[in-house]
Amino acid sequence: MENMFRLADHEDFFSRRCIWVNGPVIVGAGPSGLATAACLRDQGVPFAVLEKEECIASLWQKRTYDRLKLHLPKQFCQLPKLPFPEDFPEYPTKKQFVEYLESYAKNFEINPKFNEYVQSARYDETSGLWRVKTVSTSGSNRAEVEYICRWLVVATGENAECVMPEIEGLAEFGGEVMHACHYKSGEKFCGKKVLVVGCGNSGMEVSLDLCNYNASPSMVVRSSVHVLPREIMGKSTFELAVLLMSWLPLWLVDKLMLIMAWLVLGNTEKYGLKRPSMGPLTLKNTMGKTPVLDIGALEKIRSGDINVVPGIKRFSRGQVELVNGEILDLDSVILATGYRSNVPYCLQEGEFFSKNGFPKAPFPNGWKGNAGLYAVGFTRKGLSGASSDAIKIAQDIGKSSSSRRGVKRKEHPQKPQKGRGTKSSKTAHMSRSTMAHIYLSISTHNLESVSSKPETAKCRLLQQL
Ligand SMILES: Cc1cc2nc3c(=O)[nH]c(=O)nc-3n(C[C@H](O)[C@H](O)[C@H](O)COP(=O)(O)OP(=O)(O)OC[C@H]3O[C@@H](n4cnc5c(N)ncnc54)[C@H](O)[C@@H]3O)c2cc1C
Ligand SMILES: NC(=O)C1=CN([C@@H]2O[C@H](COP(=O)(O)OP(=O)(O)OC[C@H]3O[C@@H](n4cnc5c(N)ncnc54)[C@H](OP(=O)(O)O)[C@@H]3O)[C@@H](O)[C@H]2O)C=CC1
Ligand SMILES: O=C(O)C(=O)Cc1c[nH]c2ccccc12
Repeated sequence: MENMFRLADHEDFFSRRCIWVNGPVIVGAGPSGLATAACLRDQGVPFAVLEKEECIASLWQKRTYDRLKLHLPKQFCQLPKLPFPEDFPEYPTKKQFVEYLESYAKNFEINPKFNEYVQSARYDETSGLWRVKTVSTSGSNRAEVEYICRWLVVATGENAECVMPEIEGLAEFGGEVMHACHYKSGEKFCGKKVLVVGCGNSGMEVSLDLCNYNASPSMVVRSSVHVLPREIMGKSTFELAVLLMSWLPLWLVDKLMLIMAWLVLGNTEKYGLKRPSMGPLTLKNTMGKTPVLDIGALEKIRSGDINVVPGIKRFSRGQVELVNGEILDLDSVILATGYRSNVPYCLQEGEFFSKNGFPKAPFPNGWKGNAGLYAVGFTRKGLSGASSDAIKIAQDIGKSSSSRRGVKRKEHPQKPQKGRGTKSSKTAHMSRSTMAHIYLSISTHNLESVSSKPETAKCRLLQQL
């Protein structure tokens, strides 16, 4: 039977449903959120996953181009406790990766609450609980819900928002301007002159895709970039770097990487691709800037099919003026200018996360904050970083939840049995101290609303999940 209380909230009691989650709330159903949920399921800890879109892995399903493939070998991209199918290629396609994530969610019985945009999350000192407010992103009516929980896992990703730079004259340009996250394929750009702004992995791969559809891309390189071959003599460059890093200091691995890149690719600076003064892995570790793992763009740059240009001075109608004074006629502009975290917009907290929406503590310490707050997938180490966070978070929550409940954790088999997860989580009980906390905060807010008629309740406290 559902354990139902009336809960009053001092400000918006009449407009919002309140839902008690007997475990952590995970914000985001991308790879990070799914990995954390799977590890929690394995520990027998109930949870709720809130996702603003109507599907899992929205970045992969809705904000990436058709021909995208993972650019690290598959063993570095699989999530905990369920490897990729054996017949997957070394670099799975986006479709295969999404299929894997779908089966991952199914396997661990992860059923996110879709169309729930977390607009704010804050810790309530009085009750010692997190208050997570969502607004429904489906339909026209603005349904708001408040989730109340003991633990909050932020899994909204490093790529939650597109960076749209303000460039002089862009509003007057007149042609199509889109961020790389809306680019699907070069098909509609056939025969068109396209300016690709940015030369990270997105800028390079979008430029390559445009070439493959007989468009004419010019790619803006305003500062510098490390281009490495994806493979060196048939071996993954990334894998080689990981191997070397277990024996050698980072600076030396960087030097070796650059020598190998030079042997395979030649001097890339003569094509306008100046290298940063910091080595590629040091730059990734300290600034989060990912080196380009080349899958063919460099060949197109060499052949002149991709025209490398310096920074932008200003746009005007159908044209761009570059910092060297050159003027290009253009049909379209694709902003491959990167992404940012959205944590500052939805989390009311200033201790653990810094202003840029990443945890203040660098890897490997950025996964755990105070008062039951966790972050997964902010390591700037791609999917393997997310997996390592997820394992640690689930272990930590598992420990504190079993000690609060006074139970010994049971080992669970890898594959959940049918119905097991949902059943156990539905019947999981709240600790007495948590109940007391909630009851206290309810009674201090509005005792009147704790009525005996559940069907007329404006705000419900459900012991669910
Ligand atoms: C084009 C591209 C290719 C990449 N390729 C690789 C690769 O090959 N290998 C690798 O290791 N890494 C790669 N990465 C790095 C990337 O960060 C990971 O692949 C991965 O998607 C990160 O997972 P995540 O769950 O942390 O974030 P995301 O995948 O971004 O998922 C976050 C989820 O949270 C949801 N969300 C956000 N805000 C809210 C909110 N307020 N309320 C509710 N829900 C919210 C989003 O809708 C989304 O579904 C790539 C990144 C990009 C952009
Ligand atoms: N196949 C794959 O797996 C792929 C993976 N990815 C990953 O996705 C993540 C995001 O990559 P990406 O989207 O390329 O973003 P990045 O942040 O890596 O790159 C952004 C680029 O835009 C440039 N830029 C930003 N603002 C401006 C401006 N106003 N004028 C000119 N240039 C500008 C930056 O230049 P500057 O350096 O000077 O700031 C940089 O070159 C990375 O981790 C990447 O590895 C992306 C695509 C494919
Ligand atoms: O693709 C990404 O964005 C990643 O973060 C994957 C990644 C982690 N460490 C790296 C080092 C070099 C190239 C890619 C990565």
